[in-house]
Amino acid sequence: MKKQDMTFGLHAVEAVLKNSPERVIEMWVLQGRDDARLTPILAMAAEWGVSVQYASRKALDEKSDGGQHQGVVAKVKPAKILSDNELSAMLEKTEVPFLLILDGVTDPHNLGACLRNADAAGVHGVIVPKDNSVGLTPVVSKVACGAAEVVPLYQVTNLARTMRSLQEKGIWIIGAAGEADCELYQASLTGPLAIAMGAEGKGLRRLSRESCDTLVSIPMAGSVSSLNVSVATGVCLFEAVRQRLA
Ligand SMILES: C[S@@+](CC[C@H](N)C(=O)[O-])C[C@H]1O[C@@H](n2cnc3c(N)ncnc32)[C@H](O)[C@@H]1O
Repeated sequence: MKKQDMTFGLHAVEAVLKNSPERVIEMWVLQGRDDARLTPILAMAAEWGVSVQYASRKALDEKSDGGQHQGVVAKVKPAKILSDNELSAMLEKTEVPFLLILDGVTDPHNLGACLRNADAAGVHGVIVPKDNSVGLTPVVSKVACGAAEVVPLYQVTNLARTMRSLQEKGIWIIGAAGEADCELYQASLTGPLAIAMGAEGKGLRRLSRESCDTLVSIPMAGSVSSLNVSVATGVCLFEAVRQRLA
């Protein structure tokens, strides 16, 4: 079976059991591990009739491909990745959309951290282009600490076209770019909003950048020129949260 079908780590396995138990096929727990943190996970597994086997650390290391499994690994059906149509359906029933666009993030640690930020900030969905982006891999799931199971991820075929259609629906698109003259803290981030972040190396692609209504920068006080994309995502999302709650 593909490694993509393994989820590991306490938060990730707990989240999949809580939010989509039907995806869990079977589970392995570290031999001799019997502690309070595991109790609710085993209880949920029992409730959903998931078979749990005890396994050695070596076996778990292999099943998780050397990932930080914390003594628990689950074989799962792949998470549902949503498409353009499902994005339109979600937007129709969302009064004031708050979205995150990731333009070609390829590092699973970054996507996982962005999903975790997105969940914490209460975004309604994360939009990524179908090509040149990392999918929902086990590492994404582990780093997201459960957020990969609950934050809707929309993979769209043509990001620039999707951005145009968001604008037609009255959603303002703010792009984060280090060289922008307008600082994040000067921008208005209330109302229907999508925040677009660029990829690790290249930043926002030209078409995506041109599809934004405004570009904003996070002021950098030191000598480095940019932040890691997941850190920048957190900064932008939580400035929006601050303004939206004020
Ligand atoms: C590692 S940066 C990419 C750096 C790339 N060399 C560039 O020119 O954009 C990844 C993404 O994080 C966001 N980002 C990082 N630092 C930022 C800053 N100071 N202001 C605004 N966005 C930033 C941007 O969306 C950027 O595309």
